[in-house]
Amino acid sequence: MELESVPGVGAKTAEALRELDDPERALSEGDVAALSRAPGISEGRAAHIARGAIRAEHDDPGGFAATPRTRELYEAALSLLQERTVTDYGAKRLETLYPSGVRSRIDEVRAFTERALEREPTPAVCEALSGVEPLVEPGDVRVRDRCLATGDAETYAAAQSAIPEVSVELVDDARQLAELARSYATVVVLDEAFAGVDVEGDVRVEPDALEEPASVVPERVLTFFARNRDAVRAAVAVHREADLEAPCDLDALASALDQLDEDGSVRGDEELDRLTTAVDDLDAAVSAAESVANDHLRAAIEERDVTIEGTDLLSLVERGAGVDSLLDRELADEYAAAVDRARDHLVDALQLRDTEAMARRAFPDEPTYPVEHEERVVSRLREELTATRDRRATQRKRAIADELASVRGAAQALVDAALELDVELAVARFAADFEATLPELTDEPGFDIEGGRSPLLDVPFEDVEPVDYRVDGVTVLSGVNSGGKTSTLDLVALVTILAHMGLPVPAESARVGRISELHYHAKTQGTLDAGAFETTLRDFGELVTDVTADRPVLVLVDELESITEPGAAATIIAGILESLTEREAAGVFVSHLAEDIVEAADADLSVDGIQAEGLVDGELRVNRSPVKGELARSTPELIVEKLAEDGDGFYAGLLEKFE
Ligand SMILES: Nc1ncnc2c1ncn2[C@@H]1O[C@H](COP(=O)(O)OP(=O)(O)OP(=O)(O)O)[C@@H](O)[C@H]1O
Repeated sequence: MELESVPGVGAKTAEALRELDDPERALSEGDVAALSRAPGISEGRAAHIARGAIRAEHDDPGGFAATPRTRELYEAALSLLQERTVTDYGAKRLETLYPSGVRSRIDEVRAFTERALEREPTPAVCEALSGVEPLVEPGDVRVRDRCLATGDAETYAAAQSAIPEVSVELVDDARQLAELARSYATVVVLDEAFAGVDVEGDVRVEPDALEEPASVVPERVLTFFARNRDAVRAAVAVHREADLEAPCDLDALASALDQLDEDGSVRGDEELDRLTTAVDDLDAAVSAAESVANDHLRAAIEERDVTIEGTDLLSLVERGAGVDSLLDRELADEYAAAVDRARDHLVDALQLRDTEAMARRAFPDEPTYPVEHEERVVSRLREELTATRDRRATQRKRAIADELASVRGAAQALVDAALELDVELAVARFAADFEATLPELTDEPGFDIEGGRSPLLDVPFEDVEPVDYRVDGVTVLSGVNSGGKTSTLDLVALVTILAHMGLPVPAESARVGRISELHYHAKTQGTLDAGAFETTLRDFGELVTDVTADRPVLVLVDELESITEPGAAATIIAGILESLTEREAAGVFVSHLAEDIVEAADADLSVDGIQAEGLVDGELRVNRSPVKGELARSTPELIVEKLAEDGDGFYAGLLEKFE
């Protein structure tokens, strides 16, 4: 599929879409999630583009929603579905569903709907879905302690585009390489030619590095997963709760994710935690160890009576020897015990292993009081521990990055499937909430709705009375005031729109004749001036003459008489109805002038009626299902009838005039 041939895709959008792995597939499948991964394409825009692509794919000329009222009802239907999604993505994705007159498109969505109707939207799945969102590509990863080096201009350019996270440097010889090794902790050389060159520092010759970017920058995949960790976890939960088939081992993915912190660092590794704590607590542990030794030594000294020969004392004083010598001579064992305690404390507190011997040297054998650590040894210990910690972190990062890099595609598929499930569940919930069923879509004009209940009425859905209504050609719908004529047109329009979207309709059962356009004209408020009236008449003129067998339409019109005076209106409506009948179109014209219209028409017109079954406590009791071929009696007539029943001759006479 040529990208620019899709309606709504210009040169700039096409360029953005080319950044995707397989833009043609994303377009032809209407994959909003994939399309919105293109730079600068929002989900709303992606839905618009997908709609264009779907239309192109199915040769759909569009134009189904031919009037503002039809578009309003499409939007109302869409909102009912969108309210039932959990994710924003799901709501946008639903916008790719639109009413179409092309059977292949309708059938495609019907297949999706059939799948959707088997789904069960349990609270646990919905809860898990609330954490799912499309994965984002962290574009800002920068790694400064590593660089790539090459002597070849082409490799240089390839490296820059393959691994943009690190600097790429041009090197001609070993001297330049050595310079780089002094500036960076690690230099990855891309040219085989440098193999064997002896340079101090962490210099690796890896000619294949560009093929495995994760080995050079494990941060790439780690940041990706860290940034998207919650969404992937939620997608894992969705798969578990909904029992979806997973593209990878969910437990392995979950445990790899558990090892990542939000910032992409490694967690949950005991050895790394031990080393990190040792570095952090080193100073505190050293001074605590000193205190342990000194407390012990002080207590030992306090308990001891030191006896010293006079000559010895003299000799010590003459030599200028301090108390240390006395300590050495008289309290050597106590000192050794105190230092041992300090050493043990340090090793235990920091849980040292490889560096234990070094740590023990932090407290000297030569007696001093107070006992003091050797700063030089502690510094070396710090360096050693820090280096071991960093090595361990890098090693763990690499290992987790390797593990995650291999499931990156699967994670994407996992999230996409979860988001797609949200769309299916919205349809399932819509069907459950409104007791909707998939309609039969035929090539006969008209419709046959049984037990239709409009979710758009101003009464709670459970109070909506079911309506049965069948129309095969063109008919006038009469009815008592507030009997539900407009509501019936709304129901017919909604059912027709949903059926052409490939979705279930709120009815026990329904047959809908496939059409290319739905013309629903709502009631206009007040009489139109001459200009507006002429425009309306022209619209109907065009509509009537454009109807052909290969472009079938359904026309729904609510009280066209409101646009002009009653006499003229009846004549005009009669003329439109006759023309539509001749062209075998289907239509329902709601009117209070049914009798006048029939009279004005040359052909036989059918009239249906929403009948009042009587007055109960001054309130009309209405049969909401139009009765075929019966003109509805008016409300005034019913009231006169009621008064006549009460026995007054005047009303009986009046009633006769109605008949
Ligand atoms: N199927 C139904 N179930 C329950 N209530 C309904 C149903 N249809 C209509 N109603 C109620 O009747 C009210 C009037 O309906 P509607 O406006 O469709 O009547 P109408 O015949 O077009 O009125 P008008 O004579 O003013 O043109 C609605 O607002 C709704 O409250």
